Amino acid sequence: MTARIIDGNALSARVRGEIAERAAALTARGVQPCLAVILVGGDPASAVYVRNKVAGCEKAGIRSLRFDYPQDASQQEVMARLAELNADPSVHGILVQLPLPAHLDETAVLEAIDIRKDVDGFHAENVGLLSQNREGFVPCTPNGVMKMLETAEVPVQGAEAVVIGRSNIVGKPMAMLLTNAGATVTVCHSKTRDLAFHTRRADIVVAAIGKPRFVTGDMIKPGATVIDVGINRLDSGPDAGKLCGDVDFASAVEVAGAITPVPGGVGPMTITMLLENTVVSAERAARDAGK
Ligand SMILES: Nc1nc(=O)c2c([nH]1)NC[C@@H]1CN(c3ccc(C(=O)N[C@@H](CCC(=O)O)C(=O)O)cc3)C=[N+]21
Repeated sequence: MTARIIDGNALSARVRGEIAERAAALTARGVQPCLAVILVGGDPASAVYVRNKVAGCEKAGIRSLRFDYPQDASQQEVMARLAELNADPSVHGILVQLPLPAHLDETAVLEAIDIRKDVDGFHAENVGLLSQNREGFVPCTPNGVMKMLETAEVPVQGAEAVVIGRSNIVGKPMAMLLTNAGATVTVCHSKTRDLAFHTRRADIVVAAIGKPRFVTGDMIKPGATVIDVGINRLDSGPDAGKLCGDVDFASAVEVAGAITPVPGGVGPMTITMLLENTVVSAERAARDAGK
């Protein structure tokens, strides 16, 4: 038996169609959704992601603004831009591409974004709203994972879920969303003593570690759902240059009941949820303006 593949590209295409319709309806009411993206420095991977985000906007009828700063940009420059974008009513979403160069204060930058435009959901206030299961913005990657579980009809309520990774952008909000949806959640990380003990009990495993092919088939309970959040570029071995996840797909696919591939899994859904959050923000702005 091999696992069912949860196709992130196919699901993205469908959801992006719905997003485009909502964007068109808003534009017809005089409120075209608009996302501003700030990129500091010339990291090639970041440049690719930003290009994909801007292209995704274009296709969905969302206006995008791109601000590129050199590697040595100052904190003040970035903060001044954020103040301007916060004050601009035609801008509904603001995204600062991470990671930022080390000399910039990332927390201060993220906290400077108006929470109503924080489509990444990284502002501490949105994190707090999520932890209380209240309306705000949910970080795109874990939000996309929930959408994949939902459309794949994976039962979450009452399920044993194991999240591997405790980052602010994936692991922690993922654990929060699964908890809010009624799963029994265990968060594992680099200090966990016996990772396989935990993963072998799980009905749902979410791998967000950042280590290529780290989770192997022998760590998975037969029939479990495996969600691979990792994006790693292999730099040696027979697959050098290829993209792979945190899950060893070849062995896991033989044991799991359902699994997401890399590429073509969680990655495209991350961008889809960014577009959705931008449209949601514009819908809220239109409502508040009485349009
Ligand atoms: N403020 C901020 N928000 C983010 O959401 C954010 C960020 N910073 N920094 C970097 C990470 C990474 N990220 C990805 C988005 C899409 C794919 C994606 O579409 N991947 C394709 C493959 C792309 C390729 O070929 O390289 C796939 O998995 O099929 C991957 C990674 C968003 N991030």
